[in-house]
Amino acid sequence: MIRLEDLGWNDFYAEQTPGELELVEFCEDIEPEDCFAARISRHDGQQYDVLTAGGTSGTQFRARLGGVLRYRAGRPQELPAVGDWVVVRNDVGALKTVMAVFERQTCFVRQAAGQVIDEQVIATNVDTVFIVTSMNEEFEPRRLERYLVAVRAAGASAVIVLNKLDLADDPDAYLARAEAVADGSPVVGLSALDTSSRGLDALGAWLNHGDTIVFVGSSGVGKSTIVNRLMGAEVQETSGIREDDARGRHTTTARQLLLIPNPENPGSLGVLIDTPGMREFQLWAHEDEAVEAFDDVEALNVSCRFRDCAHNGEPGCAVQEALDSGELSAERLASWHKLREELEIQKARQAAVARRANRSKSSRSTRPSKKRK
Ligand SMILES: Nc1nc2c(ncn2[C@@H]2O[C@H](COP(=O)(O)OP(=O)(O)OP(=O)(O)O)[C@@H](O)[C@H]2O)c(=O)[nH]1
Ligand SMILES: [Zn+2]
Repeated sequence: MIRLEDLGWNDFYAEQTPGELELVEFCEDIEPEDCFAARISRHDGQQYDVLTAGGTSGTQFRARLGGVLRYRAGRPQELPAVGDWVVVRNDVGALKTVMAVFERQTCFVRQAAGQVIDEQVIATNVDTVFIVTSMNEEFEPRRLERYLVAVRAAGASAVIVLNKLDLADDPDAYLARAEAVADGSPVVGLSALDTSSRGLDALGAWLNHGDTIVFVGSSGVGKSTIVNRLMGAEVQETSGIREDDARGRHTTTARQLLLIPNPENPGSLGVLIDTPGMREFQLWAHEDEAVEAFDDVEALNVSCRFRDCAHNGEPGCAVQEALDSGELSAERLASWHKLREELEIQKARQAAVARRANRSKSSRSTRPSKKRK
């Protein structure tokens, strides 16, 4: 029988009375006994799947957003996301109502590049992020550093997983290079294809009961293979299998929050979050995103006479020429300037977060941990 604690519930949430709930009780005359706590396991369009206690893998309901919550959320970031603990009203019928969101312990946001920069919440209340890379050409310490910064910014801890150990002539060299940038985060080498105990068991050390984990990393490094092996079943979409049926509808409604057994201790369960957003986490290299979103402006950029042209009236400016010819609109150029500016701010903010994380690391390790036994 699954309990809330198995799904990641702990004192941090138990001690909260979400503010919205007080308001809801007040204006909608709700009794707390009409509500239950649940975790958002999936979000699609206007509706959510929520997971709560009961059964062998939790009890799942469909739910919609309550009106008060919808109108009270000032910013989209305040709306529930996968991983959130929420208060659900036990409405009669299949569709329940999400009344309030518990304060988040950790939060992954993505800066969505576009006309306006906005933060998008990808997943919340994640304890440990397994940053997966492989012992081959894909290995890139700079990328690891970027992941580590983002994991710290989210408030989670990182474990670096060097997969495909079977392919490496000198695994220790990879481990050493990863450790050089790991900044104290554990580094573990393994082969997801290795069926002996030297394989995935190594991950068990960071899969405490009730912990919420995610796997991130570039395409092809072996995330699905690792997850499938841990689950002991093919739960992930494997590449090549289409989700759409002939009518173009999704035939699989894969859950984005799964209970995952610990390979070292089968009685112990972790909670795995696997949203498409977390999968594309590598796009957090904001610089790359900007270049992609504004590839037309960036292409002109390289044609300017001066390499460091700011496109503000410099002679020989290809951007100015494109403006004059009508090839580029003034609005688009203004958005590009704005984006560049915000990227600078973002970079400075990330650096500050990284510095702060470094400084507080020693104090963090001595603080009593919140829910370990
Ligand atoms: N040699 C070797 N191959 C592996 C290992 N782990 C995974 N692979 C192979 O690498 C390929 C990609 O693995 P996936 O698990 O699909 O990679 P992924 O990270 O989930 O990729 P995306 O779903 O695109 O994000 C598959 O052919 C796996 O069989 C390993 O430890 N050693
Ligand atoms: Zn220019």
